[in-house]
Order: sequence, then C-alpha cells, then structure tokens
Amino acid sequence: MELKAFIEITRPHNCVLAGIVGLLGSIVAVGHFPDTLTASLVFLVVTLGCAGGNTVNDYFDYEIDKINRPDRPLPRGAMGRKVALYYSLSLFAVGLLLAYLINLQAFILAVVAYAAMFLYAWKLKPLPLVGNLVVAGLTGATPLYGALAVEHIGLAGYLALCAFLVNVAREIIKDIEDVEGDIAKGARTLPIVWGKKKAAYVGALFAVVTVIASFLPVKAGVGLGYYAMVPVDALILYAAFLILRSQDRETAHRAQKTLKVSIFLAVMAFLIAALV
Ligand SMILES: CC(C)=CCC/C(C)=C/CC/C(C)=C/CC/C(C)=C/COC[C@H](O)COP(=O)(O)O
Ligand SMILES: CC(C)=CCC/C(C)=C/CC/C(C)=C/CC/C(C)=C/COP(=O)(O)OP(=O)(O)O
Ligand SMILES: [Mg+2]
Repeated sequence: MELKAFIEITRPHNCVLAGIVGLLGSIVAVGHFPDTLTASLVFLVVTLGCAGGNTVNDYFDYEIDKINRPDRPLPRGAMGRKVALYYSLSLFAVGLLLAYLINLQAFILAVVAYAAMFLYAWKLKPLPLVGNLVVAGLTGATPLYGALAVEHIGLAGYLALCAFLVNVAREIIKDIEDVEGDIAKGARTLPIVWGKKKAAYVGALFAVVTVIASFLPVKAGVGLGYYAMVPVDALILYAAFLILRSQDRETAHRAQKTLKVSIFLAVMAFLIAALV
C-alpha cells in the first residue's frame, strides 16, 4: 500500500478548490471575510466532504476505473478497496463533527450533501442525467454552504446557480468521454441512452446558459472580477464549440478540462473581486 494514495484518492486539487468556493460563499453573502473560526470550519467541512466523496466514489467505481482510469490508486493496487471505504467514512465523520460546531442548518446541509455523495457513488451515477444533476447540485450547494454558515445568502445564490450550470455541462461531457467504460459496467448515462451527439447538444446548452447566468452575480464580481469573467465565458463557449464539433474521447477530454480551467479562473475572479 502507498501512503501517498491516501492523499491522491481524495483528488486534493478538487477539495481545495471546493473549500475555497465554500469560503467564497461566506464572503459574497456578507461582503467581507468571516471570522477565522467560521472560515476554518467552512473550509474543512467542504474539503473533508469532497475528499470523502471522491474516495467513496473510487470505491464504487472500481470496475469502471479499471477500464477508464487504470492509473488511479484502487485499480493500480496502491490501496485496498475496504481501506478506501473505511477511509471515506472516517473523512465524512470528522466533517460532520466540525459541521455541528457551525450551526444547525450548516450541520443539516452537511448531512444531506455527504449522504448525496455516498448515494451518487453507490446507486445514482448510472442513471441518465440524474447522476449529473446530483454532482452539479453538490457543487452548487458549496457556495451556499458558506452562506448558511454566516446565516445570510445574498449574492451566494447567483454563485450557486453558476456552479450548478457549469458542472451539469462538465458532467455530461465527462460522460461522453467515459462512454466505453460506462457501457462495460452497464451504466445508463445520457450519451449511452440518447447518443453522444444529442448529449453534446445538452452539454453545450448548459454551457451557454452558464455564460448568460455569469452576468447575474456581476454585482459580486463588478470591477476587476467582472472583466476577468470575459476570458472565463470565452473558455466556456470554446468548450461548447469543441464538444459540438466532435464527440470523440480526446475532444470530450479537452472540452471537460477546458471547463475545469474556466471554473478555477471564475472562482479566482470572484475571490479577488470579493476581497478587493
Ligand atoms: C461562471 C462560473 C463558471 C462561475 C463559477 C461557479 C463556481 C463557484 C464553481 C465551483 C464549483 C465547485 C464547488 C468546484 C469544486 C471542485 C469540483 C470541480 C467539483 C466537481 O467535481 C466532480 C467531477 O466529476 C470530478 O471530476 P474531476 O474534476 O475530473 O476529478
Ligand atoms: C456542500 C458540502 C458540505 C460539500 C460539497 C462537497 C463538494 C464540493 C462536492 C462537489 C461534487 C464532488 C466533487 C463530489 C465528490 C464525488 C464525485 C461525484 C466525483 C465524480 O466522480 P465520477 O462521476 O465517477 O467521475 P470521475 O470519472 O471523475 O470519477
Ligand atoms: Mg468515479
């Protein structure tokens, strides 16, 4: 067993980004940085939840990942499957303990979000569109989590809408990329049920709607953040163009990675705008 697998399986880049988005939700909701304890708890509850979600996801995706992602810790034998399951449950348990220290609604949302991640990995992922909406809903819940922690929603609602929309687009395009492995496991994802071309149209539609919605929270990103949204929206439209032009695995990979870069840049833009 490789010790570094305990970090790798959590996909730390996603978890840190998610933790920052949770903090961003608090900042955008009240217009200033929250107190250190609240900020730390929000960051940790989201990060631990994302880490537990990614770990339990790899536990249930073992057969698919042997085809699609053989280099991941479980298919390559760097960690035992049962160890991964108990590790994910431990991450969730610590996250819930910390969520309880924030306030009741933050604890309840953490319970719902953690349960949704487990259910997604266990049963919902193979369902056409349902799985995509659950993952995107979880990413949308992330800025809302930070807002609940400071007991004010404010502009975090706009951020949640953009997070949801762009991640629906990205999840559908990721399913187009993973068609081969998903077919092998009998998953009924959108590109398998509707065909890759129709799925590409749905993914591109959500990408375009994200661009439209990205002007809603411009109040949160006005000034420096506003101008930084232009390249973000350009990247999102480019990803839509790519997947409409071709639905082969390599193009789908490029399109979904382009969306991931746009998410990172958008989060940085809003963070700078909210703190400047
Ligand atoms: C206009 C615009 C794009 C606004 C940004 C909206 C926003 C705040 C997005 C952040 C969403 C979020 C909470 C991201 C956290 C990290 C993340 C990408 C989570 C979703 O991961 C699921 C995915 O299937 C994991 O796959 P992979 O990234 O390939 O490991
Ligand atoms: C709101 C709170 C408290 C936590 C939210 C935590 C976050 C940011 C969740 C976002 C969604 C996410 C990263 C869930 C983790 C598990 C997951 C859905 C991974 C995606 O797995 P697959 O759909 O199998 O795709 P892969 O091919 O990348 O494995
Ligand atoms: Mg997976």
